[in-house]
Amino acid sequence: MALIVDKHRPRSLDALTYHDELSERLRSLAQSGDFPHLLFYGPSGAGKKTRIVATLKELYGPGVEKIKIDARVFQTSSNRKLEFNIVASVYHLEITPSDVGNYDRVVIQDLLKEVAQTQQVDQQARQKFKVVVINEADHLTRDAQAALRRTMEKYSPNLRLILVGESTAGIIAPIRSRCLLVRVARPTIEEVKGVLGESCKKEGWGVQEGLLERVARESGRNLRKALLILEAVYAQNEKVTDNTPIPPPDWEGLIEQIAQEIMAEHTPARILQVRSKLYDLLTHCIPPTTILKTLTFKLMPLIDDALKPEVIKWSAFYEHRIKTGTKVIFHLEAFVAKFMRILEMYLMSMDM
Ligand SMILES: Nc1ncnc2c1ncn2[C@@H]1O[C@H](COP(=O)(O)OP(=O)(O)OP(=O)(O)O)[C@@H](O)[C@H]1O
Repeated sequence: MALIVDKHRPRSLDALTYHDELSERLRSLAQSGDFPHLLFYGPSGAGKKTRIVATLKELYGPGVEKIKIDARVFQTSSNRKLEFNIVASVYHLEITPSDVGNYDRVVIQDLLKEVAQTQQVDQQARQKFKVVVINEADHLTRDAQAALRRTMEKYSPNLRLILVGESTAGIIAPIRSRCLLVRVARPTIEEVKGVLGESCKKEGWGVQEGLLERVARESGRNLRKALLILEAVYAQNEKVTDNTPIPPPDWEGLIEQIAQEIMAEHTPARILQVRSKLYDLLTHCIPPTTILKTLTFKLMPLIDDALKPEVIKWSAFYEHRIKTGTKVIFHLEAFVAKFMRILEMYLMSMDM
């Protein structure tokens, strides 16, 4: 089942809501016959990606939406093999070079050269050039940026770049100056509410103004987050009203659950169960110190005041261990075990 963030994503410049002037500007660029390199920047969930795809569609037509994922292997100078995924239609490619960390230069250099040297496969293509979308461009290493700059100087006719990042700060001046800068600001609360309202109508959910207002604010004007929260509200409640509580973002919910489980039972078996959840959080890239702090925070209201200083002391202790050590999961688990022991001792002393 598709989520509404995907299902309701506008697929053309016409369908884009908010930042109308920007949509118009992108349209005239796409129709101008003189399409420049672009640098899209703005916060997460502001709608950069959506606008880029809509612009590509204006350039090439619906064929850009037929994408496949290409697994490629690149070779470093020390003969290391780099596996790398490319998302591509016949007209464009999308890459995230930061996936290969410090080897991003290899990908940039080899791939762009290859693209620049090949003609459009589709003889009927509306544009002679191919577009390469580069995600997280603001995280490219200096080496990769230098390679990118050389490519821009050398191969312009067959290649246009669309760089995407949160800000322009990490991008070297010679690249910035070769791009047209496109700022995609966060939508306003009203604009977020507008998008949420449209989604509600499409799903037949009815529009609860107060709820949409709260979701928009909770999301920090991140549209993706807002749509995910909205969908979670409807998934978790039979009947939704203006006062239905908004669920915490998933990972915090999971930590809340861990806190409850730790309180309910103090056994090695429980530590093991908790461990697998902690592991889950780590594999979802939640920073270990955030996990530890959030867990401590969630445990606080559940314990007696007398225990709090002790728990906080151990939390700080294991936070330090996490920062200096390697086996993160081990230290998180150790904190859980320590907490259980503190609690057990306390409960026993109460019984006496
Ligand atoms: N103009 C718009 N009108 C309605 N919905 C939109 C619009 N732009 C984006 N959205 C919705 O918001 C979601 C997030 O947008 P998008 O993925 O384009 O953000 P982004 O800025 O590229 O985020 P990130 O930098 O985190 O990848 C999309 O899935 C889409 O459903």
